[in-house]
Amino acid sequence: MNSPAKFGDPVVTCPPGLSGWELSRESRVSEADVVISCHNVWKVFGKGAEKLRLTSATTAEELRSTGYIAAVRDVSLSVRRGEMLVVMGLSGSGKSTLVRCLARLVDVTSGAVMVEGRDIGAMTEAELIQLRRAKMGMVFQSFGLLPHRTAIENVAFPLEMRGQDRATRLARARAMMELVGLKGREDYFPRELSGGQQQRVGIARSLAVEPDIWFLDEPFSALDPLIRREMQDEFLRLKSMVAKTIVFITHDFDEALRLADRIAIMKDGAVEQCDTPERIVMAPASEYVAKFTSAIDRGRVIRAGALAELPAGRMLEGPPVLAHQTLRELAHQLVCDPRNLIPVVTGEGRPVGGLDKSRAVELLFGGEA
Ligand SMILES: Nc1ncnc2c1ncn2[C@@H]1O[C@H](COP(=O)(O)OP(=O)(O)OP(=O)(O)O)[C@@H](O)[C@H]1O
Repeated sequence: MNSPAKFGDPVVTCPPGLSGWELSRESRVSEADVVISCHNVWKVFGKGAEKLRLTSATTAEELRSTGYIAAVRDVSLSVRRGEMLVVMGLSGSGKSTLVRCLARLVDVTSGAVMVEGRDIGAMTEAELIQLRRAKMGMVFQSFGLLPHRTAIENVAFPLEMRGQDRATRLARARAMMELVGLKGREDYFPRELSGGQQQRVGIARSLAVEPDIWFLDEPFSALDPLIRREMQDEFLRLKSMVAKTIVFITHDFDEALRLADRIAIMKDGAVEQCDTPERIVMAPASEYVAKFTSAIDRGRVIRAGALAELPAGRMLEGPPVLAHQTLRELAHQLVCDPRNLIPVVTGEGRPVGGLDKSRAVELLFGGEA
């Protein structure tokens, strides 16, 4: 194994055929890694919607003119094991409905949702309950707490459903309450807690069961900025420790950029683009996505690895930068470094290509550089 690269290391040679950091990240993913996939999923509200013949050519306007609401339109995507997919879009674009379809909290009008290779639309109620209990965790905007149970009893409730004994489940619930910063409030009833505190109880309850698959619909929306950031950090920590598969809805692009492996941008029920944050920013699939992301500081999103390219076998001189460093983090070096191609390596020291300085500077500072 290569030892980690240090600044000042003399020369990096790129192996032939290397096509960059992004591709190497992608190539680690196989079909077997897919945990959730949906195929041409539609959710149309309105009487008799299930009888509609929906094809990729059906438009939202067509449906609207006949009295239907297409909340989700022909969505196909997959979520991989350990991946965090963030769903973004304006209010009413269909984010919650899509996630509800993925958990079969609502039945799709057309199309199929597969969870670990099983069509959840074909499952019986008992199979669904079992799947949700064993594998899924959900946090929704309305906290869904049981009003007649204390905070700690709410957190312990799913463990009770799993048949865990009282002492074990209360110990786990207490630890989760502490994790979300609610130590001392264990015996409060939901009505005695603020909105943000209730939201944290909901998050603690969801964390308590350590679900493999997590659906989170704006879980941090009621938290103040400091606690919100702490919760995001906690999520990133948990995510790095265990291979959880997470679908997360947010309105907040900064939150999406901090957390997402990929972002799905929705408009009028359809997914306009589902891609890594870097590709969303560097190669928007539509005018809408470009507009949606226009205010983003690209230097904070684009990492050196995403720009690394090199013709096979070429030698790169001098100390490397790390693939996961953002252009913003590298700004000083980019301005001062005399080289046109700066070698890029992974955290483990594996070369991934060369960073074209002028391109990086242009992305960082815009056309004026
Ligand atoms: N039960 C329902 N009956 C009829 N229309 C519905 C129903 N649920 C959602 N809709 C409609 O479907 C569309 C998508 O709603 P959805 O709640 O999924 O959007 P969203 O992107 O999650 O919005 P928000 O960010 O405001 O939560 C909206 O036009 C909404 O009015």
